[in-house]
Amino acid sequence: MKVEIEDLHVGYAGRDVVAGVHLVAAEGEIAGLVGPNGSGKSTVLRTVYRHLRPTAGRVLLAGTDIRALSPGQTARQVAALPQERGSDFELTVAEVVVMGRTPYKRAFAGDDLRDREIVARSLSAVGMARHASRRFSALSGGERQRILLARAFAQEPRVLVLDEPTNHLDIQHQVELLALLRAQRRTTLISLHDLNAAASLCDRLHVLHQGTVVASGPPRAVLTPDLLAEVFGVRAAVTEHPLTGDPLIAFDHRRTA
Ligand SMILES: Nc1ncnc2c1ncn2[C@@H]1O[C@H](COP(=O)(O)OP(=O)(O)OP(=O)(O)O)[C@@H](O)[C@H]1O
Repeated sequence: MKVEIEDLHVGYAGRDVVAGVHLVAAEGEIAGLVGPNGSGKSTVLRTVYRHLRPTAGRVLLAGTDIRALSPGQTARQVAALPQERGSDFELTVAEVVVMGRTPYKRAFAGDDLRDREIVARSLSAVGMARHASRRFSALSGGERQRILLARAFAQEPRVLVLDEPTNHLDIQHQVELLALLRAQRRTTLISLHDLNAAASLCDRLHVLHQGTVVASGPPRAVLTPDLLAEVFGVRAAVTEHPLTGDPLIAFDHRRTA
């Protein structure tokens, strides 16, 4: 499902922190949002999953303004892994994941066989199948993250919105997550701080700086040493990954730009 963000203005307590953002994620495309701390990545994503309401501009899902959709209709199309990840659920892992099925249920309906199958499948997709009966609050940060991702998968959305999903994950689980997202071929909006991961995963990158998009395009075209210096304030060489051929950014960890 295509996502279009048109001239988006949005912020907090009457002050816009994102102003005039245009961004398109084509059907099946993985669109990466990158940018320094505070550049507005989470704010844009929160607008797509309707946690925030634009002060101007709009978000279209397959051509329809999300404000024309009911909360249930939105939840059947868009699932999010927000940056605020609760740890206080006194629920089991399976109970957290089955919450992803709520948009498909009538009031007071229980879980049916299909719900249970989808929960099992979503848990195995994130490598947590053996943990279904554990208490969510007793899991590590990375494990909780994978469970919340499983909940988003269980929602069977047409669009996935992931805010820093690799946060807390060890390198193996980061690689597995990226492989899983690539294999899904689902429209995905994802914010990432790891620019090498973004370069390897995303079809297109959108670089945010002070609330606007300053560059958009395929990773190879966008991630130039000049852009890395101007937007991120770092010195870096961009080469080719010897194993994958993806762009590989080698940062100078000794001094800034
Ligand atoms: N809940 C909030 N209330 C008020 N201001 C906020 C809130 N969340 C974010 N902001 C402000 O909005 C601006 C953009 O923040 P946002 O979280 O969208 O940036 P980000 O690019 O996701 O940053 P990071 O990389 O640090 O996660 C920042 O100046 C931030 O301080």
